[in-house]
Amino acid sequence: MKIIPRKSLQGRLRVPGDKSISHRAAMIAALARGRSLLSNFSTSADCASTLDCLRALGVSVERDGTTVVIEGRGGDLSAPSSALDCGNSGTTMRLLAGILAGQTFSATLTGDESLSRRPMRRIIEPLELMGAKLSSQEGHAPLTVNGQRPLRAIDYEPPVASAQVKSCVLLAGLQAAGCTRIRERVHTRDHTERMLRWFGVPVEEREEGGVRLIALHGPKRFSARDISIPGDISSATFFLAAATLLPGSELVIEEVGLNRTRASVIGFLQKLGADIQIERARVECNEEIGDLRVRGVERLKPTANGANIISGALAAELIDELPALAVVGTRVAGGLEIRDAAELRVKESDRIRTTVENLRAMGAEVEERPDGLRVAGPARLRAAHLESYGDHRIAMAFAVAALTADDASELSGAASVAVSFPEFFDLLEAVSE
Ligand SMILES: O=C(O)C1=C[C@@H](OP(=O)(O)O)[C@@H](O)[C@H](O)C1
Ligand SMILES: C=C(OP(=O)(O)O)C(=O)O
Repeated sequence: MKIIPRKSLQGRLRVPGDKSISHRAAMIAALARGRSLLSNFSTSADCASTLDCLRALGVSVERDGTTVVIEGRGGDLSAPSSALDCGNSGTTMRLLAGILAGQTFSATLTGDESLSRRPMRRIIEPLELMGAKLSSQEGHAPLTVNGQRPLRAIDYEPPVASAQVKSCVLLAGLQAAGCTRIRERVHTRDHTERMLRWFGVPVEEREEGGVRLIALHGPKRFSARDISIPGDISSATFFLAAATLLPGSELVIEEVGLNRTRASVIGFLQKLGADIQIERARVECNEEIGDLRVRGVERLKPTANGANIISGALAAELIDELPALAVVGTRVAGGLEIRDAAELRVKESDRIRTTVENLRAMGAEVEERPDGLRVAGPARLRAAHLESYGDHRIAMAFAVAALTADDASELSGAASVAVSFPEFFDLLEAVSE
């Protein structure tokens, strides 16, 4: 795909429903007793994989655009007749494994080439501690889960900061006898906790010596409930970045999820000097939501010492936004440094490597590190042949970079955007000047 540089972005848009929340809404509704109506469900291929897997587990799922009606089975799914295909979606595989661990049958989860390379020991270990039996290809999919009921409740500190691991254990905890507890040193997105509470499942949370304890008591049955899903802040990030980098832009992104564990990109960009305002902030279905008004700026200059370093807890909060932020970093006075983000290496692509390769192709001065990168700035990017490496977030981050380049760029593998944001290029065209 050819991407031509643009002068500015103007207008209003909505991004699709949040992918993380949509996965959880569908899975938890499938476990509830009765019918739930999900509105503004994500249009992503990843969430379609979740719906297909739930259908294969005997759940009635009706979809009309972004409205999904799920007839929950009250906790008892049925054995699938073939392997469950999770496509490209890590969230589908890791969260479903937690649900399958407490069923009375065995099922196999498969994924595409990228998902089959991603680490699964992080969920195999806690699920086996809970009493399920799992087999894998040396810690990779295909993953067979032999369910056990009831499971044993565990008190578990995940070795990596991962909302998927936390959610997997909490969902298994719904079928475990007693109190399942997760200990988080680095806080991760809390959509599972909020969604379970929305469905009436008490999830306790408290801090103890800098560690967050998250607990639920099982086994637990609960009833269906309708839910409306906010726009995906991770998808909105590409528009926030592009509008910030194109002076003269003014864009309003409506109804975006602003959950504190997800929305750090706003505060971070503001600290770099971006002009972003939150409007009409409110809470819907246990999640904060609001509109984002973003205006382009002439230059990005950190407002405080160290504001252009992403590390520690911030790196975990911004994990899906880092490729786009690395692109923004090329325009920041003093550049941008990303540390403590080794998890990027086990996403849909090795996102440190694929970000560095594309930045270099565009003439940026960038140093690759085991757990991140350092990009020099401010610099103007050159047109280049860019590669998505089959990774949706890399495709969108470098589509944004190409908009700001000195000439037209070529992006291969642009179709991968459908994994999280199928409307991306159409929306970009609609607001580009
Ligand atoms: O729980 C979730 O919905 C997600 C958690 C994160 O992964 P990890 O749990 O592996 O950090 C994130 O990168 C992914 O896009 C979605
Ligand atoms: C890492 C991602 O998703 P998942 O882990 O669900 O494949 C992502 O969407 O960037």
